[in-house]
Amino acid sequence: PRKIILDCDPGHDDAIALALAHGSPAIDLLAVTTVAGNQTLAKVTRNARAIAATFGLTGVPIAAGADRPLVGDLIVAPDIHGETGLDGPALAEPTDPLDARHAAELIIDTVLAHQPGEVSLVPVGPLTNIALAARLEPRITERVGEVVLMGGAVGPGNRTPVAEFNIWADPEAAHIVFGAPWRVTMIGLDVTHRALATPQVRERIRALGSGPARFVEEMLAFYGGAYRTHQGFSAPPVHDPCAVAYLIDPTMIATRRAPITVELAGAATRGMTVVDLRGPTPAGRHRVALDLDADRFWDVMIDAIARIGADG
Ligand SMILES: Nc1ccc([C@@H]2N[C@H](CO)[C@@H](O)[C@H]2O)cc1
Ligand SMILES: [Ca+2]
Repeated sequence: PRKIILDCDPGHDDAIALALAHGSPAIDLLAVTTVAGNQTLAKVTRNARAIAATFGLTGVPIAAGADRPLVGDLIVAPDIHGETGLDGPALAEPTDPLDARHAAELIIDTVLAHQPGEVSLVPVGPLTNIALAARLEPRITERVGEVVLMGGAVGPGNRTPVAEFNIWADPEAAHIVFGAPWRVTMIGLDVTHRALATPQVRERIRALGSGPARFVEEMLAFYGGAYRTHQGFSAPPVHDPCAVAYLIDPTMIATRRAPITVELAGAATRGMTVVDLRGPTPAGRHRVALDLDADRFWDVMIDAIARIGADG
């Protein structure tokens, strides 16, 4: 199985990414770290611990990280995720204690405790913790297998016409992450907007009949309503599990090598990922995701939820 660290800001789709990482036999989830983004650090950390308890995820360290972006103020996303950051389902009481380390320290300790290339980072929130870890211990930028992040877009954004929320929330952190020596694969909105929790998908989840399945369904009920109201989607896209799915089966997502630059200074374009798809494929380490096999994605996703339900 692929060993990963999931850095997240739960967040309904972050919770579904946790379900996929925990339930999939192809993933060995070594650690979970939280970052302010969808909601404040306190709220997303509380949510991560409650989600872990609901899914029977124990013995995996959870550490809180940055409570704001590197530069500027924290701007949360209550319209989609609600005041708690996980509106909808009742939240279980956390079981495991919070790890005492900062997220950046847990990331560094975990990567250095494994062989080079063994551990991959899967950030699905603003990239503040990943940037801090790279600056605190630059050796991890040569030791991490790959960074597979949910963020950015080749085409239109969601937080602004051209910027996706995770990058927009901390563009300087994204600039650091894309500029470090590690291999980065960007799973952006072009792909995640195809991972739609349609009524047919939600019926398959409901039919599993387990506690975790009910929890996912209750999350999708709120998340789907918020997406319909605020973004006019008939079915909500679950962005974050797409990044985990890429590590489970890379053939599920079509990628190509492309230079990626983060806009820091544009008045109208700050937080935009500028992806250069022109001309012959360049050299370099960045890859951008361009297409998703949605049927395959949901098969893997629903199988993972079923496996949690069987154990948890
Ligand atoms: N409108 C909206 C804002 C933020 C997010 C969160 N940011 C990323 C998608 O932009 C995902 O990680 C998701 O958790 C999703 C929708
Ligand atoms: Ca997220």
